[in-house]
Amino acid sequence: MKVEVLKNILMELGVECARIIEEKVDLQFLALKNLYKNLGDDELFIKLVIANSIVSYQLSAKGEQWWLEFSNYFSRNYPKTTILRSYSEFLPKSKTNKRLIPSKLNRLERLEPFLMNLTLENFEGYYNNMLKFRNDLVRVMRAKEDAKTIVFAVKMFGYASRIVFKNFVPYPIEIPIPKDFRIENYTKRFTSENPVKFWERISKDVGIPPLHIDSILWPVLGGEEEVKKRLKEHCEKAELVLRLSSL
Ligand SMILES: Nc1nc2[nH]c(O)nc2c(=O)[nH]1
Repeated sequence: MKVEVLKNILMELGVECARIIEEKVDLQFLALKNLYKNLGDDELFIKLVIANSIVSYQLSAKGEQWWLEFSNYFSRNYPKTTILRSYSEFLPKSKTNKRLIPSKLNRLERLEPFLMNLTLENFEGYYNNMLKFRNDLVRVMRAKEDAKTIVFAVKMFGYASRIVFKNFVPYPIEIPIPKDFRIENYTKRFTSENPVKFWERISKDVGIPPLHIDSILWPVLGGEEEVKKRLKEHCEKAELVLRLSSL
């Protein structure tokens, strides 16, 4: 059965392979590393990554292109005042995130007071307790626990913290997969069940947290040649990952 093949491949890949894909293959991680190097401000870097995740929906291009645009923009335009002000200049000029700008700015207005009170030390605490980070974000944003932008913000916060604190903390098993277009469509190949529920079960069966399953699937499902090239270069189990994408 197809679901059994999926589970067997995921078990063979494990969190170790997810980590390689995150750090060496996912173009979003590379975009973050580029911004980190150019910005030279650890605390602001993490805040920008969280803010950017919160407005990462209804994109006008692939997610990879949006994160590259974000990285290039803030590498050249250091936020001089508030994050909200910076985005009210950035979003109207963006080529890859053009829709629903007023709603996205409203979300940042809600987020900014929370971010303003956080130091690098607080972020280190949150990195070691990403469930608390998710729960605090849910409260501040008045969102659902499994809302796409919330769980996605945890994923990107994990990437940013890994770059800043230079250690790997696995994502908590309790945090669901971000239900975007790619994941929703891929899930339909296996079930008509709610994708969040489906991946929650698969995650428990194979012992890989849903956010790491997302990291294995999401880059390769985007169909970018650069991703396939990097996968073959860095991951010795590349063929298994490609098999997953064609199930
Ligand atoms: N499930 C995911 N959705 C995403 N959207 C976006 O811009 N990046 C991602 C991602 O990594 N996973």
